[in-house]
Amino acid sequence: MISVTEALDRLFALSSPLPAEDVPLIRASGRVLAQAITARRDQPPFAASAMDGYAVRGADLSPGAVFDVIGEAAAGSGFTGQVGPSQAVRIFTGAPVPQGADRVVIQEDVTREATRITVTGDYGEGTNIRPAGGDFRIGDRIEAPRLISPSDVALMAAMNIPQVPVTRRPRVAVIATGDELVQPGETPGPDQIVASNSYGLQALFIAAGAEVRLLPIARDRIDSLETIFALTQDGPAPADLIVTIGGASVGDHDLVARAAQGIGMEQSFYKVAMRPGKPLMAGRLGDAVMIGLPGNPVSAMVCGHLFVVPVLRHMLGLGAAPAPRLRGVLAADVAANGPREHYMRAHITPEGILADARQDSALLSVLSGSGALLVRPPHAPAAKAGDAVDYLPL
Ligand SMILES: Nc1nc2c(c(=O)[nH]1)N[C@H]1C(S)=C(S)[C@@H](COP(=O)(O)OP(=O)(O)OC[C@H]3O[C@@H](n4cnc5c(N)ncnc54)[C@H](O)[C@@H]3O)O[C@H]1N2
Ligand code: MOO
Repeated sequence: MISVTEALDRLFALSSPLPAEDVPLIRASGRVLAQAITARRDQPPFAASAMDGYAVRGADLSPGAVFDVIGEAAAGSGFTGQVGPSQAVRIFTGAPVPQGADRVVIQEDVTREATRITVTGDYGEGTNIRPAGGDFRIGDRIEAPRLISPSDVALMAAMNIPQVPVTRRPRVAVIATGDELVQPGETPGPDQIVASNSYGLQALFIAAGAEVRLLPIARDRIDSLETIFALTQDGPAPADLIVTIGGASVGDHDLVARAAQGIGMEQSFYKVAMRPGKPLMAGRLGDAVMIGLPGNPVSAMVCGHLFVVPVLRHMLGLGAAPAPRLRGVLAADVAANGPREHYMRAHITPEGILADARQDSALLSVLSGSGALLVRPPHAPAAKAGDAVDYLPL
């Protein structure tokens, strides 16, 4: 059995960043920027008023000073003349500051009669002017790689970037396996259950930026598995990553590795020193990476967080890094750990991280109620409330 770190390294060696494609700006949020973007303009492109008021020469400004209002500057239509001594231009937020003016007095600090204003308020020190290029200048860059946020989209729009180069989404084929499974909504037979982790994993992978195809359930027969595997390489968009669920252990009906090897899968590893998730398997099948997850629902989801999501991030160009861990303190004592790294379903409480009393890898209700996976290293001695520990937020 290899360690979690070793397994992850081998998965990163099997996978590589996908090519870039251009998408319209309105589709860019949540995608990964593949190449740096450079601003195509200065913002603001001119010195702009930050307030509604009057543009004047700062040198003329004093309490009680009087100005003649000679014109108006609005956002979208500036004043073309020059502001001279004791002259003011009515100005609105976002309008270009006219030539000659270097201050804007807000309208609350003046009184106006016809075309005259008198400074009556405490107009302060600020110019109320945003300098040209104060936000960004032509050539300023948004560096790649970067997960594009809604704020980034606003910035790109202001930079006048209508098309954005992003990494292609990884195409993931998810295959649930087992004679006992039916799809949600169907009526299970007496010995059957409803497929669950395939749906949880699909949601997890979509949230990580993948395009996911949930394939039909493969039955516990070599020919059924082969038929479903063939679908992953179908059509113009073959899968970059094939994720199977179940059939990974040592039972008579655990046929996934055998079926995959029969159609050319080159195995990289099988079995990882972790709990849950020991019978994890990975390899290459044609151009695709294949990850065989254990069937126990919690094991499959934990391996999805620990292995599949980092592989997806690697494919997206976000680097080869494990799922981020945080440091916390134990809310209650925990027992010594065995030889496998244990990812305990746990709760984040005001007192610290609290391992759930029930750690069976079949219990989705416990996983769903957990906010974290408490990480217990191999052979960790018993630990006390208040001890520092690593955990993965879920
Ligand atoms: N003799 C041994 N038995 C087992 C070992 C072992 O080392 N020696 N390992 C155990 C561990 S650990 C795990 S994890 C499981 C993994 O088994 P498989 O990957 O072969 O999974 P299955 O047998 O197909 O299923 C296990 C369990 O999960 C249910 N399942 C499967 N797929 C789904 C799905 N898509 N949605 C919901 N539930 C699913 C399945 O019905 C079984 O109950 O092996 C242990 N055994
Ligand atoms: O590794 Mo199994 O995943 O412990 O339940």
